[in-house]
Amino acid sequence: ELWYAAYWVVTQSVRWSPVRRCTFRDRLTARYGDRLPGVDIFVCTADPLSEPPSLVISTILSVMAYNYPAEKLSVYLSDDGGSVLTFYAMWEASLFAKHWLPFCKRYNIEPRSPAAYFSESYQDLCTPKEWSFIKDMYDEMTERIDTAVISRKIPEEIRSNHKGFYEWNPEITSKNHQPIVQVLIDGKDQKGVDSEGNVLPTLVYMAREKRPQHHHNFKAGAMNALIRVSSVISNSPVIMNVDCDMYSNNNDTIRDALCFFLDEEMGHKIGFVQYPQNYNNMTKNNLYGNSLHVINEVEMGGMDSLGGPLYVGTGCFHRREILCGKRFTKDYQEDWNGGIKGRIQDTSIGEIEEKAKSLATCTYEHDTQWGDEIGLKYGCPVEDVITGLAIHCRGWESVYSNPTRPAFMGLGPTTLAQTLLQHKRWSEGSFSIFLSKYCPFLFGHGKTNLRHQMGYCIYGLWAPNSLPTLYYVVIPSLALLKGIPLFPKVMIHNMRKMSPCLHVFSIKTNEVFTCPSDYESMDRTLHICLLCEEHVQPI
Ligand SMILES: O=c1ccn([C@@H]2O[C@H](COP(=O)(O)OP(=O)(O)O[C@H]3O[C@H](CO)[C@@H](O)[C@H](O)[C@H]3O)[C@@H](O)[C@H]2O)c(=O)[nH]1
Ligand SMILES: [Mn+2]
Repeated sequence: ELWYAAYWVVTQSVRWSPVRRCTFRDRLTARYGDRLPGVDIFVCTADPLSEPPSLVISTILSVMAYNYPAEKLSVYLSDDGGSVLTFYAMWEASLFAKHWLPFCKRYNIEPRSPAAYFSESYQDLCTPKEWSFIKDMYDEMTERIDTAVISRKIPEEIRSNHKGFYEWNPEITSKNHQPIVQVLIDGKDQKGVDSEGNVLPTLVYMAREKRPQHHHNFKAGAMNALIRVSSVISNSPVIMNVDCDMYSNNNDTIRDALCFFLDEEMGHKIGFVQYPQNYNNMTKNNLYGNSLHVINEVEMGGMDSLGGPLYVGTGCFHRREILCGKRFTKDYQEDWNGGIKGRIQDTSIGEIEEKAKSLATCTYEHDTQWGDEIGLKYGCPVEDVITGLAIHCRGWESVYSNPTRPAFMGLGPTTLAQTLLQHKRWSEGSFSIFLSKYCPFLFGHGKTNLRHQMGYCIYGLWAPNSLPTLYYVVIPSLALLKGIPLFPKVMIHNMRKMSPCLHVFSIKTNEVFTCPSDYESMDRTLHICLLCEEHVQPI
């Protein structure tokens, strides 16, 4: 009970003053018009078997279709599986996008992930003929991709369509291959247009170099490689990242996030804007509590009032500079016009790809600050949380945005086994942060306020919290079964002696009884006090 009392105090830090934010996107458009900044979107995938390429490209297509000027948007996929099957799916997606994007924009459909959109029945925004035309095209594409994944090969005639396929040879495995960077759609190229002649977002496939003797640092390593690769292709000042199983469910999310970054009063303090992780595959009655309701609806909003929510690894917008280690200063001004606009004369896309590959090698980060002061931090299963904490400690704030229509939808665990695995990883990771030099109380000391540090610790203490919980579940039940009283009797009698006005309780009839200290004079026909097992009388 002492533990619970202490943990309660820690949790109250974030429950005291939650905030809920709302944005005015139309005003952003009115004020900034076409002066909005460029945005780079990073999607990570790691394994074509557990993360099917046909689903990965649905996420890709959903973020390509944002309601945002296409020439300012670049989408990057990091494939840690280094799989030609994923590359093939991306190539198919680059062709399908030419029809999907104009379709989405013409009828303003939601959600813009084709898998999610077509899983719902026909919506009468467009004619049934157009709907079936696009749906057939999509179904045929997914069938081709799924067939390739099952047979694990790409048809020969397709290989000749894109030079990228020649990067793969029979010796390549997911753990041993050269860096691969392929620009599938070059938004700055005259030919990068959709079926109606509109510009398409830039689309890039990257598989960083993998060698058995080099540690690859999981998703953080992939994200850092993407930061460098994108810096020579688009170099946009804003970076958004999503996991490949989290599609965009709201086509205005970029504008929503920019409302915070471009805010005249507080925008210059904001390092990142975090969106909740929402899932669309939850079991009936949310059996294992996987919808993260308390975190999404209470705790993240509470953290927001204390200095900012945690960075949880997906559905987050960062400023590039801040992700790269910049410290906050009061006179900080971001140059929103940054980024690579046109193509520097005489540089072909081939040369840019070669340059990008040299940034995605295993040895590039040796003897540099990458993984420590620059980019996402390495060496922890929940690298995103310490990365966010470091950003807060460098003086930046963050913002939690939770619009009514969820910004992202993903696949959460549904079975007990998946849930246990997920929670074990999260609680283990957060506890190891708590015990490391990144313990919020030590690392954040003097840099963030105490309540903010306590907020971070809610998750750090999840793992030790399991012990008293287990005790509470097991011991009282056993005691009840054995008929052993839970509270020592002698204590209650002592307390009775101290206080004249004792146990007040109600029974079924709603009559209130007291158990007076001078029970000698009590009417013996009345009820018995449940706590001290003495007779009581009505008041
Ligand atoms: O070596 C790796 C391992 C994973 N991933 C990608 O990282 C993402 C997250 O991995 P996943 O196995 O799905 O972990 P989850 O537990 O579902 O992820 C949650 O928890 C992680 C740790 O806090 C965060 O990084 C994630 O964003 C958050 O969604 C996925 O897109 C993976 O494809 C890589 O790119 N490379
Ligand atoms: Mn996941």
